[in-house]
Amino acid sequence: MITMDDIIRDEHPTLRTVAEEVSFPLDDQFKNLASDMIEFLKNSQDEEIAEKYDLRAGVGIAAPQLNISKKILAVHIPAELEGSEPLSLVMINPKIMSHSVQRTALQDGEGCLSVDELYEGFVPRNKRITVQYYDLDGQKVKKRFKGYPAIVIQHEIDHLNGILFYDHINEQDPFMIPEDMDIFE
Ligand SMILES: Cc1nc(NNC(=O)[C@H](CC2CCCC2)CN(O)CO)c(F)c(N2CCN3CCOC[C@@H]3C2)n1
Ligand code: NI
Repeated sequence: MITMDDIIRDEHPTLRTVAEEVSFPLDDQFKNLASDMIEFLKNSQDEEIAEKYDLRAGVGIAAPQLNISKKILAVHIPAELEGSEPLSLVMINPKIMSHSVQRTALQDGEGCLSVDELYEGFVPRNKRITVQYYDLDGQKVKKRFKGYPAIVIQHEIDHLNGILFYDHINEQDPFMIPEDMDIFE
């Protein structure tokens, strides 16, 4: 199982590297990695397991955080958060094809399992995104996301491009709210 010891931290060069596309047919090592990533997120959200293995809670994780520089990410958002149904998926070679002009930011800012320091401030994200990606069977998927899931997915896709959340925080005024941005409560 994945634990915090497997997660590399800021300053590790892999976190600032553009990850490689994955080729199909997907070999077993990546299928196993994908299920390990989802399992980690579920474990991290289970109070007992998280306590037992000292896991920081997460709703998303990207392969580069495990020092695997490949374009693979996993998201596992429980129902109560995402608003309606839970969202649990693995994206391979994801690409944001289009996005809204309107932006949004989480009211409490963002954190990252690979960043131990706290960086306060709003992280502007596109409010709506259309993502093209491949699923574990190699099927091409094109899906629209908005609000909370869209924020999580953008945080993870950033990791595949060597970008960390605090790169987006306005240094002059971390809590500034540009005209085209609202706050996601
Ligand atoms: C918002 C939030 N971020 C948590 N952690 N950070 C992460 O997930 C990082 C990725 C998120 C940071 C902002 C957007 C994406 C991990 N990242 O570094 C991966 O690249 C949480 F844990 C969390 N929740 C709410 C849901 N709750 C359900 C019950 O269990 C506890 C859980 C706590 N919400
Ligand atoms: Ni992160």
